[in-house]
Amino acid sequence: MSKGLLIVLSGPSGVGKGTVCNALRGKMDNLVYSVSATTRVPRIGEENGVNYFFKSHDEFKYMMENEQLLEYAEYVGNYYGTPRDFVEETLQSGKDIILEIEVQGALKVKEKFPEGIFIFLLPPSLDELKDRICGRGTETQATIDHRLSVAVDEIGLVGHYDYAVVNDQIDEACKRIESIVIAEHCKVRG
Ligand SMILES: Nc1nc2c(ncn2[C@@H]2O[C@H](COP(=O)(O)OP(=O)(O)O)[C@@H](O)[C@H]2O)c(=O)[nH]1
Ligand SMILES: Nc1ncnc2c1ncn2[C@@H]1O[C@H](COP(=O)(O)OP(=O)(O)O)[C@@H](O)[C@H]1O
Repeated sequence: MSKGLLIVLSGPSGVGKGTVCNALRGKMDNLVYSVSATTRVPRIGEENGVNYFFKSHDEFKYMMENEQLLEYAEYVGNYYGTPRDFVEETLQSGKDIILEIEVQGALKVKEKFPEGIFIFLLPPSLDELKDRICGRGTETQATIDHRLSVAVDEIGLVGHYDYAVVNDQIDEACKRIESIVIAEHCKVRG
């Protein structure tokens, strides 16, 4: 059996990564979502083990020091990391896995998995990004401002990615990502 594809989806806070990933989960049978560990406090409605594995700083440090994380990064005051075993086991089983992670982590994954597919989700405009992150209502004004200033730097790194997908309409963005994955499965690899 051939190994699955490792897909990385990045994009600024509020662009719609979580929304698009949820929509893809219902459409792509062979696609598994990597659940990250984080020290961030859960938002209302988020479930441990579904959205994230919510960890204390000590628990996260233990995972870091015991090489349980494929990559990790600090983002706007919290740590986020990808549990390694789950990614490797999923790929071995022939399923595709999608990692929804920020840019520093994505670049570390690229060093380890240069064959991965790196997709950057872009907002239609910075004003629309601001409206989405404010409209979600999960962050304080200070956190929104911090995330928006990070967003500008993140968007500047789009050149490190293989594909850029604008999330104008959720269905359209999903279709583009599905098409990328289908094409990558058809690719002749050396
Ligand atoms: N490097 C890395 N980044 C992650 C991981 N999990 C989530 N992130 C990213 O961390 C950033 C903040 O995530 P979150 O607090 O959920 O905010 P959101 O992007 O506004 O939904 C986002 O860019 C996520 O994609 C991970 O395991 N590793
Ligand atoms: N294509 C879209 N058009 C309009 N609103 C969207 C779109 N995609 C996502 N949203 C909304 O934007 C907000 C941020 O989306 P979310 O998935 O939480 O972003 P992220 O995970 O990238 O931080 C949510 O309120 C979501 O419903």
